[in-house]
Amino acid sequence: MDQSGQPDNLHPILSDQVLYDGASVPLTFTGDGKLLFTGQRRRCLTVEKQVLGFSLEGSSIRVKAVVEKRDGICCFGSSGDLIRQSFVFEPQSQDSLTLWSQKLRDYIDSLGRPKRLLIFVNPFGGKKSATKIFSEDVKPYLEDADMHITLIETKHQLHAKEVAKTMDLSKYDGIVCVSGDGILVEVVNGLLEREDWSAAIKMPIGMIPAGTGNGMVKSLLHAAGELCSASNAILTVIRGYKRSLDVATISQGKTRFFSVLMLAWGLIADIDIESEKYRWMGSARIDFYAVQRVFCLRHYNGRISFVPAPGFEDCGEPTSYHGESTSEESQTQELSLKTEHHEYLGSDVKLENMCWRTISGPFVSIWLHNVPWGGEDIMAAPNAKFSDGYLELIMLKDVPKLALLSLMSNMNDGSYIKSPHITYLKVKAFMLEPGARVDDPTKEGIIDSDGEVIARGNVTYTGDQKPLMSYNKLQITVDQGLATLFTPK
Ligand SMILES: Nc1ncnc2c1ncn2[C@@H]1O[C@H](COP(=O)(O)OP(=O)(O)OP(=O)(O)O)[C@@H](O)[C@H]1O
Repeated sequence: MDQSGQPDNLHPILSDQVLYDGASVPLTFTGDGKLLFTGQRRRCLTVEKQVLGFSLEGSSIRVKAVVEKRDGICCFGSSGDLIRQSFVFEPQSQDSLTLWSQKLRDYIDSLGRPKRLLIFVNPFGGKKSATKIFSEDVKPYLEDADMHITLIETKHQLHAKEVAKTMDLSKYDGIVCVSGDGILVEVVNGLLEREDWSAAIKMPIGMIPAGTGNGMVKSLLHAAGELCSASNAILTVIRGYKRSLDVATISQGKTRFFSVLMLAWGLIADIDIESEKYRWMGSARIDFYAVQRVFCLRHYNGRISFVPAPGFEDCGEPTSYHGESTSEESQTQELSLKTEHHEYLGSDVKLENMCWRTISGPFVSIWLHNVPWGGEDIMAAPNAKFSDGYLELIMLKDVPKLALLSLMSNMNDGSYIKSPHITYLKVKAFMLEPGARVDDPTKEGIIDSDGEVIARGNVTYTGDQKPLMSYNKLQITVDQGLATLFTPK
């Protein structure tokens, strides 16, 4: 407060008479980062949220901003439809123009926004529209923000992972994926396979929805009350706010896969992966195949074990850790692995010292989720938090077919978890021992993580690649807040 009782941040940094829209009007830049001016009515731009950048044009300054489509400008609402709009002001002198430019530059620089981005565009993701989304809905915002960009169109599977693994990190302030979740997962895996993984994984990653599964960006924007659109997503990147994200390590022996979204076994994995054969149907393939699977419901033998979060200790039966041997020999092996390779090896939490619980099958579905949304219209884990260090476990054992259909139709708002057939809890660590189908022991299942088949047993689906892991016991640990994402505030 000053002597007049006004908070310091409301004092004008700069106040001037400028030409705007052919009239001489007062323009004020306040200490709390607002540009106030009067055109046909009084107007206010919040620089942090609305101003993308500015440029000097002769004796004028062009301020490039986003405003609500509804009424052109004024009170800024976060969930409204936003459009780009620029405002041209002409100060009375060259000195005044220089001062305006300096003050705006200093303020925008103080916001810590990214300036240099590496952008992956997957032309084959989703409806194959990522290139169009980038040029029409993303690039204009980046140009307004005067962002320096390096564009890479992914040419094949794992291309983004290869780049993330070898890129010169010092050249960028962030990585952006114009794609579905698949490219994000590749980038995270690439960064964690680097020798300098602990610094690399701090590189902020932004997501622009352009795939079939856009669960991560939907989770981020929905949490802020914003629509899942390319323009809201790129504004998130430009504004540069960051948040941390849990990373799960799925391991089987020395093989590891780093997951940021989910792991599924049983019904959800079967629908997700086997429906690929109906890809020509577009997104309807999922619903179409889900109905088929519900009517010919599969039950899988197997066992899950987990370390429950506080409050969920009553689920299952107590058991001791029965994962990878912690004998001296295996500790020596792990130590030599650590010295030979320097990539991330997963959380170093001591699993054998934790309180494990276990549940035996048969199971219809086992689903582990890291963030609330599995896709733009699947709220898989409504209570999931980005960086609480836990995964949500959604388990389905026996369930009547009609009840299953009904709960599956309530997946778009997360209310399905209230079904008495669903067991929903939070876990710190998890172990899956997948078995064969109850009705036909010669047939086994699929383990899907983040849209990748990481293991498959004896199943009809063959895919075009050998899975990373075998259809055997695997374990999952969570490293709290390991990765960094661009996020709406
Ligand atoms: N040029 C390419 N040709 C074929 N596949 C590619 C290409 N570039 C990337 N990919 C692969 O496409 C997969 C899916 O990518 P993306 O994340 O954009 O979409 P998605 O929504 O997850 O999946 P999809 O649309 O395929 O269901 C990734 O695993 C990636 O390796």
